[in-house]
Amino acid sequence: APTIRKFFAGGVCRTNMQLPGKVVVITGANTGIGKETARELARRGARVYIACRDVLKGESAASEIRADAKNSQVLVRKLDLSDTKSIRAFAEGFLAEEKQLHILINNAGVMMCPYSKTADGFETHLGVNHLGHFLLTHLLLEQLKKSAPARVVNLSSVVHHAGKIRFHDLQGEKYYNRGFAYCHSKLANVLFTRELAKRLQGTGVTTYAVHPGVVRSELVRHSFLLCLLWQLFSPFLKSAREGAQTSLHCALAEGLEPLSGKYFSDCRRTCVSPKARNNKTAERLWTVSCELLGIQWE
Ligand SMILES: NC(=O)c1ccc[n+]([C@@H]2O[C@H](COP(=O)([O-])OP(=O)(O)OC[C@H]3O[C@@H](n4cnc5c(N)ncnc54)[C@H](O)[C@@H]3O)[C@@H](O)[C@H]2O)c1
Repeated sequence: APTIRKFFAGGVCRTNMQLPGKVVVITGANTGIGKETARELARRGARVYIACRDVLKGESAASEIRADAKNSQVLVRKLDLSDTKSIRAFAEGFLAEEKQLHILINNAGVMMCPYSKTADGFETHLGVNHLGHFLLTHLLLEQLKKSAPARVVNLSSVVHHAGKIRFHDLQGEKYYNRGFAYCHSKLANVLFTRELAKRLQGTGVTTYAVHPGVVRSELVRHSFLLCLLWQLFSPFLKSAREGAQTSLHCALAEGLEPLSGKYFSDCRRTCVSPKARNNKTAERLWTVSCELLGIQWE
């Protein structure tokens, strides 16, 4: 068991980088991997914005982090990625109160929920995991560029290997399987990272996709079977703190800039699926995402 445990727990962010004066936004940071990522960045002195749906839950996480990290600069702001109005309101508020943004961590996610639609009529996995973060990044990008060097970290998953971008049925209206819907959205995260890196060349803003490992968290809440499996294998799964290590590595490690657009697991660059290396799909997904959101992003 200890050997299996070690295998699952791999990868530690080793940089000592401190972050006084740096500003960080993390989505869905009131629980799980995002909360532990926020805690570590607060410990290093950053001003950390916890962007979450439920401000009360966010406040309870923030007060725990403030005490633990001895950093009063942990702030909570409302963000619901399943509603573009909420995303725009968050961005507007943030840009009004902050002049800089050094690290954006697109961490929030939903997994295996029954077929449902966001406020804007997008299938929920695609809408929250991909389109929501796509729009958020778009709205915050000028701020990131002004603050360069800056980084965008996108939480994907190893299950992107099972994902496909089915442009004829992007939102599962013809065929919906909630497991695959999650995989497709996680593939979209890798393709977004790839295309974003291309477009950001020379700006000083770099971007990385992350598989955090198999982590004990509330993510599996929509699947009885996964809840059971997670319980059963719980001793072998990563803790949320261990799961935060690769996000932290991509946000902080020195000299990572030449690897912008790449995918990381256990704090190391890792291979992506052949579908995730397809530049044509990445470009088309970008265009279609802009069309769905009604934005222009050259
Ligand atoms: N846990 C794992 O094993 C695992 C494996 C691979 C990838 N991931 C990815 O890691 C990320 C973090 O997951 P986690 O394991 O910490 O799960 P989690 O459920 O603890 O955290 C996800 C967070 O996203 C938030 N969220 C969901 N919908 C939202 C919305 N509409 N608007 C704003 N916030 C929303 C939730 O409230 C929660 O705080 C996710 O993107 C997930 O896909 C997790």
